[in-house]
Amino acid sequence: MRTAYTADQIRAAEQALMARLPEGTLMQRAAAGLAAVCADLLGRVYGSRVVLLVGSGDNGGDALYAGERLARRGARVEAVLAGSRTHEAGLRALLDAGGRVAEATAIGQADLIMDGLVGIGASGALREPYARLAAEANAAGAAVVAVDLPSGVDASSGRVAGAAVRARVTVTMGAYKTGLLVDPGAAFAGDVELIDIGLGEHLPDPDATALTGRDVAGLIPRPGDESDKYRRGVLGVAAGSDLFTGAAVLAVGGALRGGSGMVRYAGREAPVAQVRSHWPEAVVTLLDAPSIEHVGRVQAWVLGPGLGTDTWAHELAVKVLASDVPVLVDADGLTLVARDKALLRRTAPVLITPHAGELSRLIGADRAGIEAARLEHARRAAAELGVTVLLKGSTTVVAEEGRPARVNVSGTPWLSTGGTGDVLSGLAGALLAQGLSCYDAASCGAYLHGVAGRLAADGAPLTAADVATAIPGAIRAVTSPGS
Ligand SMILES: NC(=O)C1=CN([C@@H]2O[C@H](COP(=O)(O)OP(=O)(O)OC[C@H]3O[C@@H](n4cnc5c(N)ncnc54)[C@H](OP(=O)(O)O)[C@@H]3O)[C@@H](O)[C@H]2O)[C@@H](O)CC1
Ligand SMILES: Nc1ncnc2c1ncn2[C@@H]1O[C@H](COP(=O)(O)OP(=O)(O)O)[C@@H](O)[C@H]1O
Ligand SMILES: [K+]
Repeated sequence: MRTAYTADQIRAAEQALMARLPEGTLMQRAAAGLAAVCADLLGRVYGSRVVLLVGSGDNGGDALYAGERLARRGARVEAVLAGSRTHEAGLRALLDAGGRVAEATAIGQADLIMDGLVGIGASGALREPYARLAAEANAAGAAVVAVDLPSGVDASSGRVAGAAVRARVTVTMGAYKTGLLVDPGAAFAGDVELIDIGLGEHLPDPDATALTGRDVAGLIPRPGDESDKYRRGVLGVAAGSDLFTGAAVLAVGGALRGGSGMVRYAGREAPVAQVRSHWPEAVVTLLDAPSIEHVGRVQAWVLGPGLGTDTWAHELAVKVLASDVPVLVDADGLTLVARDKALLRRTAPVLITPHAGELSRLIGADRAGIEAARLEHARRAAAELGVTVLLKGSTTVVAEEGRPARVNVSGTPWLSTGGTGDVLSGLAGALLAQGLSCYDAASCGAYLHGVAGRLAADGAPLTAADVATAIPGAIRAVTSPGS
């Protein structure tokens, strides 16, 4: 599991560690790691041109000491000093090694630019001249290496309030910062290399985590000798309407590949006909009235994709949410719940799977604000509504009160096409039906959905149905990697 921390958590851990070490030790460890990554990127260090963008704090200090190491190996290292002050010992070390101070025009000549403008000590949008230097570095065409995090990205949230450095590689010290995992910040970080500076034992519980394939493999159930279709868990799907039949087909398609023993679909005439013809494996009930009385027992429900928002749909939502099993609420189900939040007052767990627009209706925040601060809003929704939240988008965030947020980074932008969310709701619902908690079902579902998206896309457009088809391959990829 990848663990990530806020700036305050990192700072506290660094202070605890620093108290036990000779002064400057951590910065030397950071600089050594940073210089090694830069040397790898350069290929040939001797004779290469390296420009350091140096801010007034220790982030600039890291860059200066790493620059010193590259200068000793024959690189031509120039430091652009941007702050009102400069890490003095670091600058002296660079100059002693043959580096020099230069004007910003050096940026255009660089093979590699090291961004040491600001790190975890930054607050708010980059000020001048930092913002201009960030823009010049982005335009230069050289490999940009961010020190600790790209300047302009908020370490704790991933917010980008103005200009920011767009790095090819970010060399982060001691531990991941949450802002490196969550968009928009994550998109600026490039590949993230973690340098161990010995923080480990001083770190508290993480602020956020990201599951790996191995974690997912350890969490998702596999059938055993004693399994039968009922023991493996039965999922109910209440989705689709006469207007939106496709959502029902896609949600059931995702569900059938998610490993539950059986999928029961319940709906109106048109989606029932479609689901029957697409999925002979599903047990289908045509609803004469908005009731789940004759559907049979299930261990979890998916409620909402394409369901519509009329009185009939509302009545059905009332019945499903009155059941005593976990319910995943998506799409139109979220619109119904946003109108009538009392529906969420139930004893069994609720997992909601909104995109930013749907979340905006649920918590009365604007969409752009949610996209700019995804973690904060997902957490707020989880606390206010008392549910588990899976906020979809370029990075998917799972939030539940009292637990670290889980961030999913397995996906691909090819997933941004109609209907992929319906597939996710079926898949995560199937994991709920198999007994996973909302927190695990959401984060494993998002992970597998992302991998399925990558397998289905393979560098070209995909359809939502392709993603559903690729789910077994995604499960295989995490449970038997390399086979
Ligand atoms: N501690 C350790 O053991 C280790 C720390 N390490 C390294 O230290 C880094 C943290 O260093 P730090 O605390 O000195 O803060 P840092 O991020 O360099 O800059 C803060 C200064 O920038 C300024 N500034 C702020 N906001 C701004 C803005 N929006 N726009 C423009 N300027 C802004 C402001 O100064 P001002 O110019 O206002 O006087 C402020 O004082 C950390 O990320 C890691 O790289 C590693 O070596 C491992 C060991
Ligand atoms: N840029 C992106 N990168 C990765 N995944 C994305 C991106 N944009 C959207 N997605 C994923 O695609 C899916 C879209 O779901 P949703 O918005 O509900 O679409 P629909 O309602 O059409 O099914 C979500 O799983 C989301 O996380
Ligand atoms: K930086």
